[in-house]
Amino acid sequence: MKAIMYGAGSIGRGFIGALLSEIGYEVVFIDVNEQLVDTINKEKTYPQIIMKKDQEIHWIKNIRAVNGNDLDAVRDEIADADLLATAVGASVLEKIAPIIAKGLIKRWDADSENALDLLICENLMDADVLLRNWLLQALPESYHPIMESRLGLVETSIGRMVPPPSPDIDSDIHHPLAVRVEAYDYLPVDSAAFKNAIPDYKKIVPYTPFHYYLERKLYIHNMAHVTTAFLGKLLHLTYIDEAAGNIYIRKIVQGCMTESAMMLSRKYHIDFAQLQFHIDDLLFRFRNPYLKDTVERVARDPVRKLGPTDRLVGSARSCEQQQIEPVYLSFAIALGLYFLGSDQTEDFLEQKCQIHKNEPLFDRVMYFYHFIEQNNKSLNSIINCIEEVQSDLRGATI
Ligand SMILES: NC(=O)c1ccc[n+]([C@@H]2O[C@H](COP(=O)([O-])OP(=O)(O)OC[C@H]3O[C@@H](n4cnc5c(N)ncnc54)[C@H](O)[C@@H]3O)[C@@H](O)[C@H]2O)c1
Ligand SMILES: O=P(O)(O)OC[C@@H](O)[C@@H](O)[C@H](O)[C@H](O)CO
Repeated sequence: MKAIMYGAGSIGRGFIGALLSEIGYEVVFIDVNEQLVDTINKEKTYPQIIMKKDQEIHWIKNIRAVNGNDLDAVRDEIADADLLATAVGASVLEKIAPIIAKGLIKRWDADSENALDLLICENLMDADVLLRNWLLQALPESYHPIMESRLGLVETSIGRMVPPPSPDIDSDIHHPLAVRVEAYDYLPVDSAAFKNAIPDYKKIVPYTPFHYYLERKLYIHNMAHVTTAFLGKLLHLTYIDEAAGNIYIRKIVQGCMTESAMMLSRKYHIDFAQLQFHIDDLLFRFRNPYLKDTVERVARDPVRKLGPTDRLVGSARSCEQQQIEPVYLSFAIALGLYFLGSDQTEDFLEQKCQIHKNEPLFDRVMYFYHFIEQNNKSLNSIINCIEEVQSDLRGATI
């Protein structure tokens, strides 16, 4: 059995590739980082280090790698793979779709019945719909019916946090491919999307309908994560656990999470206590002092994170649709805008976030933006400011 892991970075090596190898697949990594590809082929194994009080080391075996720029080699690997997964980054997925399409053509020219499941492991809302369109654009029309019936575009929810490689992390292992991960290792997958049997493994958790899990992941976990990172940046902190350990940051982040959780509870009829348990667990995991995840990584690419359906604006919009005023979330959006450092914030808000001048959300985000811009960076004054806006709104609705 052969699985292709497109992307040999933090999630490729640290989670999905390792999991597929544990299941018993030969794992073929595809990556454009030539040095990484060469090192995988030279070492043929790597340590996955579980960062907790008593570190655990798992040696991942039965692996090799292919250079992502060698398009013929990539096509040939995809043509006879038993499973495919991607973890290349939300903005790269579109670029690899035509390459995947070439592999699918070769595969279906040999056997048009040969179904393939593709696990999409990116933080991207509705990634299956997007990838489907990019693949359809890349495939000749005669292949469209085969794609619809033989390709499973499987959404997943990647909850494991994997920090970037760092030389200063405490560990006895010094290996060029070492990857440090948190202990959490469940992989929820959209069970309705598979065309072949779902791999039967204790860590793979099939669910349907899947949209609730996608929204919970992006609008609670990733939203809270980036808000923690932005606030950590405001205090010039390096690590996420330092930021998550600050009680003022925690109060603001909890406020944002509560708004998203109220939204999900109303939208999907989920008991709020269940979501509160999830929130508490996440806040505990963010404080893992052994993981050394960085503020810089979690706050990366703020333009993408401020997109209309991404973690910040997407949460706020969904709250509005459920008649919940996103006050803490408006502050989180404003903080993201502040770190963009643009002198055209209003234009950005209209064009990139799709929040328009005639909307209450626009005014509230800009109010918080000006508050931060006027050098009000003490977290206590920020909390007071958010709470004043909240009580004004309550007053207006009484
Ligand atoms: N790190 C985490 O904690 C985490 C957790 C959940 C989800 N994710 C998501 O997983 C995805 C990957 O994130 P990551 O943290 O592993 O990033 P990463 O940068 O560590 O890894 C991405 C890998 O993809 C490779 N790559 C880039 N362009 C490529 C191309 N055209 N062809 C082949 N390989 C290419 C890069 O060289 C790199 O090795 C992202 O969508 C991210 O949002 C990350
Ligand atoms: O990967 P990004 O840039 O979309 O988001 C940064 C982190 O929030 C993210 O990688 C999480 O660590 C991950 O989604 C696991 O929860």
